Amino acid sequence: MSSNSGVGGGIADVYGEDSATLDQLVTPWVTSVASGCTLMRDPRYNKGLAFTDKERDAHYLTGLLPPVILSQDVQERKVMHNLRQYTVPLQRYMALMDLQERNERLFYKLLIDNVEELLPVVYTPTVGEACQKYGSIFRRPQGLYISLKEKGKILEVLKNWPQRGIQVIVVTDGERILGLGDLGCQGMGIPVGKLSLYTALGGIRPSACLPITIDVGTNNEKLLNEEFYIGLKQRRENGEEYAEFLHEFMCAVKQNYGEKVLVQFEDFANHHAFELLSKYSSSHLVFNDDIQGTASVVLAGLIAAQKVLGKSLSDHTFLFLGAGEAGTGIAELIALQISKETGKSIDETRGKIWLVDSKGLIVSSRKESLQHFKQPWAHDHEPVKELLGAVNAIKPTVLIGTSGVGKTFTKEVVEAMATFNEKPLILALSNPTSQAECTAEEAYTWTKGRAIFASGSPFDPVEYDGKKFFPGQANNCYIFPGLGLGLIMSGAIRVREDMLLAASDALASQVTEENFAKGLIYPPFANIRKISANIAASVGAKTYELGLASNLPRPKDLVKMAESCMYSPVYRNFR
Ligand SMILES: O=C([O-])CC(=O)C(=O)O
Ligand SMILES: [Mg+2]
Repeated sequence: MSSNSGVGGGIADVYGEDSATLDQLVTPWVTSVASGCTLMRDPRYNKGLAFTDKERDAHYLTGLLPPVILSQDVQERKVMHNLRQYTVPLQRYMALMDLQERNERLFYKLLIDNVEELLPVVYTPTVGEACQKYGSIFRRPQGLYISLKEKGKILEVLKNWPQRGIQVIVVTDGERILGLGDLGCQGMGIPVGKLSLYTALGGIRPSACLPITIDVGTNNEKLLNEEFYIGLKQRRENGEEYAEFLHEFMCAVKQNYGEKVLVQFEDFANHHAFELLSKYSSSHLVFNDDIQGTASVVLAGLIAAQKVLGKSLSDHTFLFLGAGEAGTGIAELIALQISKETGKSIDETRGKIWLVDSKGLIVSSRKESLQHFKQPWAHDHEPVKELLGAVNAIKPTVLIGTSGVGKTFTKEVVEAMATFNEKPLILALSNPTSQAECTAEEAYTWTKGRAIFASGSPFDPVEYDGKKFFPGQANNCYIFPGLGLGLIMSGAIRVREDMLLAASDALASQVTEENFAKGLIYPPFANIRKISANIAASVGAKTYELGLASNLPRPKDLVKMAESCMYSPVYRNFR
């Protein structure tokens, strides 16, 4: 794609229709007014029984609906009632996806008004199971599939997507879906789920969201042999071939949607995640949710926890189990924050942060054989093979699990944390629930109610010794919707670490005394839209300060600005 090819991209002539030469193909777009069945079958406009008489009359719907007219509130109560009849989480997931396909505004109204109840259905943990069984439960496609078969024509595939003004893309290649491993093309559930949170939690218009799954094959033998698998039945393409394919994708995205479309990399395997982020962060508006979003949410929890513990960040010693995207991403952001707070160099602040991977504590003697993203964490220490040994040797005040392997914070490990900490901070971040390093109940019981605990997937409150404990959910969904909104409303063209720090600060500052009193280091999700607006404002302010904002002049009140651009799922009236 040479710059003088005539397919211009950019803002004015996004689809190259004006500048295309005669031998270049353009798409014959048309627009028309929907009515009758067509209107009812369009999830963006369908209101079901809520169409008024006037609308039924004007849009040729009379007779196609029974006479009753219901309000959106009544519809909401009805669907919630029906959902609650399902006891199997996957059935709730399927019912919600059907609703999204049938009546988008009702779907988002439900999600916004019942966020604490429905988050575990459209998101972790249920979305994990949905991805594992995606082939069997597949009814109608969601999102855009770009497989190796489309090599050389990715731009054309992007043009097949019906919506034009895309602002956020969440893309995965399915190689590391949550802590469940390689689910290939069936990873699509993740971008779809993440983007429904962009809308429900961050207020981005649904039509501006584009979920994409890149299918370069899968190494999951079970899926390769499965009758209902939806992806390419071949092993993963890697190396040069993979890099070229992803490069074509990244170029096509910029060409089709311009400079300001946000691309969120999600659930790529370590090797590709770090590479893609460093390769494209200087030319595209990109961030990696698993490296940077998770880092920002954990840092927020740690900043908030200072109030409960009466300690500053630099007083802590951190130990991670898991040295992949999440582990090293969090570690880097903590080191950066401490460096900003204390004026010490990053090299120095890294010294109190230790990581354990599958081979044991990361120490200097292992440096030669370590992948590059682990090397900064190889400190001087004798080798230690097991987590328990590392805990006893390092005596961390904060223990963070990011390995994607469940049940690894054993009774011995958690009890050890409780022997040298009055209030051990324990974060079991791996998703979904089956991969959590320990449960909330285990954390509270094994520390005799002294732990401050948060997890990536939700746990119910726990009763221990007559007292109720409320576990927090340290999940990147606190961050990415607000971060995305802040980037979009300011017209950001690049993501910088300072914006992640701004997001962490904004989130931490919204934990109230009442939350702290319950042992929480995160605010409840019930207020998430307000929280997202504050995060967006804080990220937006940093974007302007760094000179990376293109929506000028800078609005005075960024919180107001954020709130005013948030999507509302309330039905619109049709003329
Ligand atoms: O999706 C989630 O719940 C958090 C996340 O990014 C992951 O576990 O990969
Ligand atoms: Mg993820």
